[in-house]
Amino acid sequence: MKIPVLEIFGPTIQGEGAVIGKKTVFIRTAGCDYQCSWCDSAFTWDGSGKDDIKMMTANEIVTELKAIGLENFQHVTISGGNPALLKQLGELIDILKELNLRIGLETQGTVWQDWMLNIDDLTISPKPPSSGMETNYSKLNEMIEQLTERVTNGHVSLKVVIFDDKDLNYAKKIHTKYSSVPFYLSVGNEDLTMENDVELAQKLLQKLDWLVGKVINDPEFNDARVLPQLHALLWGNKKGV
Ligand SMILES: C[S@@+](CC[C@H](N)C(=O)[O-])C[C@H]1O[C@@H](n2cnc3c(N)ncnc32)[C@H](O)[C@@H]1O
Ligand SMILES: Nc1nc2[nH]cc(C(=O)O)c2c(=O)[nH]1
Ligand code: SF4
Ligand SMILES: [Mg+2]
Repeated sequence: MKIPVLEIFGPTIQGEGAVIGKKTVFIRTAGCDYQCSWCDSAFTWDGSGKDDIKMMTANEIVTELKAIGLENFQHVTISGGNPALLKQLGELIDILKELNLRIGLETQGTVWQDWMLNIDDLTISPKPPSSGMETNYSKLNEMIEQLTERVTNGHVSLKVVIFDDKDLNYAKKIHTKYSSVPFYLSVGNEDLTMENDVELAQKLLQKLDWLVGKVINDPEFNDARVLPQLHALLWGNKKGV
């Protein structure tokens, strides 16, 4: 089965979550089971990117990685869309492992795949109320339960994007429910069409300051970490970075 790919880009740095700052190459798959109101990658599911989708075999993807130069990176991040919709990613993940690449993957926690047990840095990012999406807790529970050993070994984290106080309450609920999973709060970017990078960075830093203030003053977040999207601070809303 081929894989619907929208972008392969990098090396860049992972801009979000537990692996922030790590040099990595991104593979972005097409298709999502959600439609978050503030999705910064809506072209993966809203039809606007459909002409750019390439149906690729695992080997064709590896050929592209080799063209980037395997000596230039040791980490690959698979994102989307929701890559967890693609059972066939298992083959690619096996090949990447054989090439001694470390693998990160971003998903929202709605669909389980057995290959998740082979992901080195799995980020599960359940969606808060501002997204307009409804969390299916039975799916999320099931996923986190199947990953118990992976959590123990440091391969899994939770990341909730925050836009407002309601999102913070949601984040608290998630963090409390899954207290053994490393927990990240990530600043939401609401200015997805802003072209002025300096102005955007200023706004995002203000939101980061607001979020840090909330965490500092709330004992329920004593074990949480707060981060901006580092790539948005550096490069604004640019695609493919
Ligand atoms: C584009 S999503 C793709 C992976 C998967 N569908 C998910 O949502 O986890 C990658 C990450 O970007 C985050 N994200 C999307 N839009 C964002 C925005 N406007 N501001 C901050 N983070 C955002 C998501 O929450 C997720 O953690
Ligand atoms: N640099 C960089 N870091 C990221 N972390 C998560 C991303 C994503 O869109 O999944 C992303 C992205 O698109 N670029
Ligand atoms: S789940 Fe991820 S890719 Fe899908 S709409 Fe939400 S942020 Fe975008
Ligand atoms: Mg992104």
